[in-house]
Amino acid sequence: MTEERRRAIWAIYVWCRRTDELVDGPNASHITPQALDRWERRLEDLFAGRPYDMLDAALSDTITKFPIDIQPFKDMIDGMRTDLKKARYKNFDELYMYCYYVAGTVGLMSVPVMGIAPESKATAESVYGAALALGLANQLTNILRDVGEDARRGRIYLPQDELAEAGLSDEDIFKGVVTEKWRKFMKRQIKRARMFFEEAEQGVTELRKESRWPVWASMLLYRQILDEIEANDYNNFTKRAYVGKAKKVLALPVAYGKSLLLPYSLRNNQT
Ligand SMILES: Nc1ncnc2c1ncn2[C@@H]1O[C@H](COP(=O)(O)OP(=O)(O)OP(=O)(O)O)[C@@H](O)[C@H]1O
Ligand SMILES: CC(C)=CCC/C(C)=C/CC/C(C)=C/CC/C(C)=C/COP(=O)(O)OP(=O)(O)O
Ligand SMILES: [Mn+2]
Repeated sequence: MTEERRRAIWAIYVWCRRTDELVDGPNASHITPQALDRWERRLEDLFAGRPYDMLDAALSDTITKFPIDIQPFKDMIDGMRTDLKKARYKNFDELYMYCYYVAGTVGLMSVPVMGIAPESKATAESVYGAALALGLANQLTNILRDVGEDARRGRIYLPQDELAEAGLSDEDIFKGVVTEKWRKFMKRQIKRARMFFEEAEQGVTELRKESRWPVWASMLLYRQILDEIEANDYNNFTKRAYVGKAKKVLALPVAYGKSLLLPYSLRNNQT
């Protein structure tokens, strides 16, 4: 990306990282809903050009340079409020909402910085939709990779109704034994995550040329985690799915090649 855009994405990353650390970091047990209220007021202040510290200032600066909306930031804080109270998700609708709050929002924050290509004929809605889908796909992948690690912290993000349909219970997840039932359940979850990656693909082509490479690269890298879960024979209880160096390096030229593609909205035989 251009230097200016790179710095802006950095500022957004830092704010999200700090928001996540409030509820997941070493001091999380001291974080109350009031602390999140204060964090939200601080967000409003930095959007009004009154940053509290130098990391806030990086985001204040970003906001003067790019047309970024405060709503996805507020939504992410709301997501953290839910995370403080909620440890189970009844069905995919509930999980979808959680993924929107903690990851779909990141996609929405990023689009104004990355920019839609001036030649693109796509609607802004469709590009934001794709960005949302990429955030969702990443978060679903993250959840599928971290099943064991999350269970050891008492957390199960998987849809309870789908677990029950597969004949699985929370106990099975805490036990962490890969069975035929588990493989079948995981196949369905991986398939859904891949659908969100596919939904995001067209949108990447509509971004400004200079912004496409990093987005393709991160997408290709992150979606390979799903392949690694398969390669581990669905043992995401005790093995962390990990994309090796060689595969990572190979993804970069592939991503570069994809960044040269014509925007989807300019292709004549669209379906
Ligand atoms: N330098 C990086 N470049 C590309 N992707 C990265 C980089 N660092 C981290 N990631 C990806 O972004 C995600 C979020 O990063 P984070 O630092 O939280 O790591 P993590 O391994 O997910 O840790 P945890 O789940 O314990 O918070 C990670 O899952 C990782 O795969
Ligand atoms: C596709 C278009 C048009 C634009 C791109 C829009 C972008 C950049 C979308 C990506 C959004 C993104 C990076 C979401 C992050 C989701 C994610 C995997 C978060 C996981 O972070 P962790 O800190 O590992 O979470 P846990 O702490 O829960 O493990
Ligand atoms: Mn993390």
